[in-house]
Amino acid sequence: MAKRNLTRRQNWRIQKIQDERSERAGRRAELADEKLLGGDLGPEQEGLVIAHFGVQVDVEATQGAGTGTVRRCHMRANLPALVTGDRVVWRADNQAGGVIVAQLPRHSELYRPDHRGQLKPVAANVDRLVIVFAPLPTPHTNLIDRYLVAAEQSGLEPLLVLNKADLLDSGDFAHIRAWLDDYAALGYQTVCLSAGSGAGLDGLREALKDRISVFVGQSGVGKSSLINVLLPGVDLRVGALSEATAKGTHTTTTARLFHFPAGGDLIDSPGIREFGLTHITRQELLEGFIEFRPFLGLCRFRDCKHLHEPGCALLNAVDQGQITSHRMASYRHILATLAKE
Ligand SMILES: Nc1nc2c(ncn2[C@@H]2O[C@H](COP(=O)(O)OP(=O)(O)OP(=O)(O)O)[C@@H](O)[C@H]2O)c(=O)[nH]1
Ligand SMILES: [Zn+2]
Repeated sequence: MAKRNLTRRQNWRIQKIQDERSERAGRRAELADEKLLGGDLGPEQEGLVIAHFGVQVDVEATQGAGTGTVRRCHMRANLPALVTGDRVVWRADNQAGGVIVAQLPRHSELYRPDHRGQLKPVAANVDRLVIVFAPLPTPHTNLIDRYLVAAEQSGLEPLLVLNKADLLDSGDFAHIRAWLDDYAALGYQTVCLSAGSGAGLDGLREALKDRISVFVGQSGVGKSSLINVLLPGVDLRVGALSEATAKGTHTTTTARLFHFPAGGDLIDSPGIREFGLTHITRQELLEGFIEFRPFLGLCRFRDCKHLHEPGCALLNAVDQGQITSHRMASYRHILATLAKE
């Protein structure tokens, strides 16, 4: 956001709102601590954060008789900030709520910049980045590669989904199908399907089992259509509404965790769908192209930019057919955008 000169009065109001907010958060944390001391609580048990509302979170029980039930929980003071996907230890109160006692270790974190440009975790324990593309709108391959870099950087396993397979025969789309095969040749898991006709969806359902996934991809590729087919009966309009609000007011929208009936979970929010488009370093970019890795560090010059230097191991690999010129061009294109950022 551009820097603005705020009047003293505006500054005072912002400070006042922030003070009120932290006071409310403090009072809630006190309440949680009082409850803990009060002794009206059930035994400690494990749960999963499925949504996040400021200082309260919805926790789904993952243990015992109540497994699958959801309670709105307060957080004990001095707990780190929790996000959707966090595994926690919590205790039920004697009404419909509970108190979070501890956060369990995360195995992955998804970060996004907040409106001040600071990176904040928005989801935890995500396993899979589902990168959706389609014959139409025409895919930007650089974008797919950028998502792949983000997946490698965050330790997520990518899944490439070519949607709208029903269109593949109708136009000149042989190259789109070939892209999918090229990514498969690199070792990435791929699925070709149609959210519209339902063809190939079982392959996707299988790939989503036993994992927490997030869906990304350019506008119009069919992410909502796919999610609606995979989650029948779940109303995603909540997300759409908050997105409209978010544009006007910078309200951060909560990420939600949904269970696929066939197994596996989805974490989704308008913000999460933009994951992967934040800043990356040159080194992260290089390492994010998995087939480049065996050649890194082998160039004649230590500061080789892999553009046209003699003795460049990457350019040699392109000549030998070990790296496609397509991916090399994509790397250069993304590198050029980094320089401008
Ligand atoms: N032919 C065909 N059209 C599809 C298929 N899946 C989705 N569409 C159409 O593609 C358009 C975009 O679908 P959405 O699900 O809204 O796409 P999205 O990725 O969620 O788009 P954003 O919300 O803008 O990010 C809609 O008109 C869908 O009907 C498919 O398998 N085949
Ligand atoms: Zn080089």
